[in-house]
Amino acid sequence: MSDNRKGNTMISPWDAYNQELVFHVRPPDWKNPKPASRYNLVVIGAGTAGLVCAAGAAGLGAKVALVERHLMGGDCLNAGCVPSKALIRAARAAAAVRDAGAFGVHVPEGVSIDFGQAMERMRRLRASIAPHDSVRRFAELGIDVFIGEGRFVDADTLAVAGERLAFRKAVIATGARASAPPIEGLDQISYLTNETVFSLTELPRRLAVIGAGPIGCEMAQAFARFGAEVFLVETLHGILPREDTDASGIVLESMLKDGVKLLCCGKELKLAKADGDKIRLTVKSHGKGYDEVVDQLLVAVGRAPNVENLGLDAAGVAFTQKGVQVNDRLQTSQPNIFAAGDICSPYQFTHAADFMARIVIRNALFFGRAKAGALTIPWCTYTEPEIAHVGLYEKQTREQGIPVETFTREFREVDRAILEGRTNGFARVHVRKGTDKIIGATIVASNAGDLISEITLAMTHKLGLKRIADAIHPYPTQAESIRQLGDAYNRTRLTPFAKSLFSKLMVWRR
Ligand SMILES: Cc1cc2nc3c(=O)[nH]c(=O)nc-3n(C[C@H](O)[C@H](O)[C@H](O)COP(=O)(O)OP(=O)(O)OC[C@H]3O[C@@H](n4cnc5c(N)ncnc54)[C@H](O)[C@@H]3O)c2cc1C
Ligand SMILES: NC(=O)c1ccc[n+]([C@@H]2O[C@H](COP(=O)([O-])OP(=O)(O)OC[C@H]3O[C@@H](n4cnc5c(N)ncnc54)[C@H](O)[C@@H]3O)[C@@H](O)[C@H]2O)c1
Repeated sequence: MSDNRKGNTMISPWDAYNQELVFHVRPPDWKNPKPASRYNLVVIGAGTAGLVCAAGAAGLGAKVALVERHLMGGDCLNAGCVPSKALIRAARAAAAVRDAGAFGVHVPEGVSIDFGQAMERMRRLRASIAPHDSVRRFAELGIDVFIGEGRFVDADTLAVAGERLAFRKAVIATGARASAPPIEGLDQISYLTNETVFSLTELPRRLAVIGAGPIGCEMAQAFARFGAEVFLVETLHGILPREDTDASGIVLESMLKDGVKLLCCGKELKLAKADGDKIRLTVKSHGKGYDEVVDQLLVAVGRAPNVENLGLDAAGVAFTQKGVQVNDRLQTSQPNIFAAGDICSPYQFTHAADFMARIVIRNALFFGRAKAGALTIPWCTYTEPEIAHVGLYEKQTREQGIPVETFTREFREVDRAILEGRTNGFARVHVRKGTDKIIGATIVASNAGDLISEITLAMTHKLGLKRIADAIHPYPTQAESIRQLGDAYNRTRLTPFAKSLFSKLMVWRR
């Protein structure tokens, strides 16, 4: 881990909750087992991809070794999904109190937000989830757990902590870390990444966030809701550049309301040390120059794959700066070595790592022919409102020459959303023109991450919009919007000829 970052490590502060976390994911008294003569599967990296591979393979009777150099659970548990979502929940509570007046709930003056307590809650919850990914749990599953850095000696052997593990098959699941962009002055200052931001115990009064992707947006909004003055710097226009622009526009509006100052189309970004351990940030955004001194800076401009010191050359595994190269069966250039998760995928999500791992188990241990390309992978950014997406964006359908028809249901037309005061959002589905086959969907709603699963299920099992229209959804729910998209599709099937025929039939039957 680089020293050039504020805070110590992701396991600071050393309080009872972080001690409990470490007790589970890197027990200080752990003794590596004596290696078996040969393993069916050696797994390098105990993040989501590695844990799922190891547990799945061991459950099927394979002799498995799992090698982790830092903390079991990887990014998701320790420095990703889990701590970020705990923090976002606390920030939502703060915003709910702020907005309570709109519901006739008058909160007395003098309400304060205890950031330290919100972080402590996060550490407590993270520690409570940790047993699931713990060294002991995996050892009890019959897996040989090795704490240490794994390095290939050749295509059949991995070295770890002074031992050699001989294997028939191996899977590289070493994940990714925050990348450090070539920003002038970045190497001169201390800055936060996802590995250190969750170690904060005091709210920075002024925070700069570089990068308006999922990490930048989720954290910028949460910290603004806690009361920090947040500057969000982005090279491109707007936020979440991959998303449907109508969708990201709604989230941006909400973030601006929370007080986030967006400096997009950022140019000539420079960083320097300022007095009192602070950071000076200068940038041009939309032609205007900004010169701000901030207490902390969070860098969130994408991920760099953990390919270093792995002995990939010795094993004959091809890789680039984007990660380990795999075919659709997740096999590397060395046929008995596979890869799964962030190390080899553009879909850097926990659930994607999980399902890639399942593919590896089938293909590595059972001569399976499962393909990663066949997965339908949804994703969600947990801002308020959330943006969830599955399948193709409209822009991609144009690029690929797929003719589509788009149906959108605005939440201002959905009773439950009106009653909840959550009308800023929509559910949008693209179907292949002339059919009800769903090609892609975007949902913007407070609970979009939950709502998208209905569309994912439909796409996975090839159920069209017409079938969704046939399913009764409880009233009043926001999920009704998805059924209403089905109704909208059905209305397009009623041609003027069919309509006039029905009218005549009705007149005759009166
Ligand atoms: C702030 C943040 C928030 C996120 N939020 C979400 C979210 O809400 N939902 C979502 O789906 N995804 C989210 N993600 C992404 C998600 O965390 C990753 O996609 C997921 O953790 C990838 O799992 P993995 O197993 O591929 O890699 P990792 O979790 O990175 O695990 C890799 C493991 O390999 C170990 N390792 C590396 N090299 C070696 C070696 N040589 N020897 C031994 N061990 C090694 C590492 O120490 C690490 O434990 C978030 C990420 C971040 C940073
Ligand atoms: N809710 C979720 O599922 C979730 C949450 C957080 C992270 N993640 C995963 O982690 C990955 C990494 O997230 P991320 O937000 O770090 O990366 P990202 O690549 O998704 O976004 C980075 C952003 O930084 C901008 N950028 C790049 N260089 C810049 C520079 N020099 N100055 C200013 N802006 C710059 C890019 O234009 C982009 O908008 C995501 O792609 C996602 O797969 C998922």
